[in-house]
Amino acid sequence: KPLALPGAHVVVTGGSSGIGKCIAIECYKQGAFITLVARNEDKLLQAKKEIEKHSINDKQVVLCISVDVSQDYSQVENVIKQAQEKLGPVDMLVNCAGMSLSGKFEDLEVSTFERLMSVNYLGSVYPSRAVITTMKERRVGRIVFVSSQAGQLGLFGFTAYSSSKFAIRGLAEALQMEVKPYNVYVTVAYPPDTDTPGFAEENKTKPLETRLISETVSVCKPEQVAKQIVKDAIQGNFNSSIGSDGYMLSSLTCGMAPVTSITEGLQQVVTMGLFRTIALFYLGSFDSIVRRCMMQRAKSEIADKTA
Ligand SMILES: NC(=O)C1=CN([C@@H]2O[C@H](COP(=O)(O)OP(=O)(O)OC[C@H]3O[C@@H](n4cnc5c(N)ncnc54)[C@H](OP(=O)(O)O)[C@@H]3O)[C@@H](O)[C@H]2O)C=CC1
Ligand SMILES: CCCCCCCCCCCCCCCC(=O)[C@@H](N)CO
Repeated sequence: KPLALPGAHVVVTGGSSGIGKCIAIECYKQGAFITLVARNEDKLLQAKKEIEKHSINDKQVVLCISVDVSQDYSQVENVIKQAQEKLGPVDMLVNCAGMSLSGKFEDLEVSTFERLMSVNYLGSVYPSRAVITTMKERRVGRIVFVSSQAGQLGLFGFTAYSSSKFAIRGLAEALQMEVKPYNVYVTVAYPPDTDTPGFAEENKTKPLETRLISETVSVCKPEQVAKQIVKDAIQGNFNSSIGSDGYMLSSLTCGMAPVTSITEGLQQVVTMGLFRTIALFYLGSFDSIVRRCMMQRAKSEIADKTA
């Protein structure tokens, strides 16, 4: 039942940086053939070199493809075809290309909502749409979506980002129900803040409130997140989370998500009430952070005026 990675073809979008690159390395270490998909060719080549250092046999290949996953479906379909011609049918697709922009609702450009929805959501639909038919025909496959803890709860500053990550969950649940009889398994990962180039970029414009609330959960290493995601994908687990807060959040927000084992279902049933109780305290503390920041700003405005 677990997917055998040795000799498998794994496609990683966003594979040239951060979590995606670490997922590619993790799969390569286990004997997979890799296709990296991202836009910037220099970063792709750099990542390819880094991944190739971890080879376990001399047949392994890392293929690089430069394409924007969010723009044009036929373009994405074409590059996936090219990759399949070179490395065989895709056994596992990891949709990791994505980006984050934060700010108060009224401060975010309308175009930011469009951009995040097209990169984070449509950028996961297109590659998945391009591989699913072959996976169903072969009765083999794994599709991984990288959402976020911010795809499990909405928080200050993430009106555009959270919604694009929530959308992925709906897509994944519906798709899993369709493809399960064909032995194709869908995994949704909900990483916490993770130390990547993308995270550093995001922090340049993050509102104070968002930062303070996010600091409830500590920052993870991308290698650790990648290890967990690959493990869950191989197993065919629908849910992939990290740490005790990740565990609590996933249990609490399980909703109508499919279960992978009886144990998982039982744990959700038993822990739900307790985790909701804990969550209420978190929500209270988030609201007080937001209120404190508002009062602080009002105070410094008055100070500015009198000065
Ligand atoms: N880091 C974090 O704190 C967390 C991240 N996540 C999610 O994990 C994923 C990876 O994040 P992270 O590793 O931090 O990101 P990075 O910014 O470090 O890497 C993003 C990768 O995606 C590629 N990419 C971005 N846009 C596109 C596009 N339109 N078409 C093709 N490729 C694209 C980038 O390459 P290029 O720019 O060359 O195209 C790069 O390879 C994202 O979906 C993010 O939302 C979730 C939770 C926490
Ligand atoms: C029982 C209840 C437990 C509650 C725990 C609550 C924790 C809330 C913290 C949310 C942090 C959001 C991280 C977003 C990361 C991300 O996607 C960006 N870094 C993207 O780059």
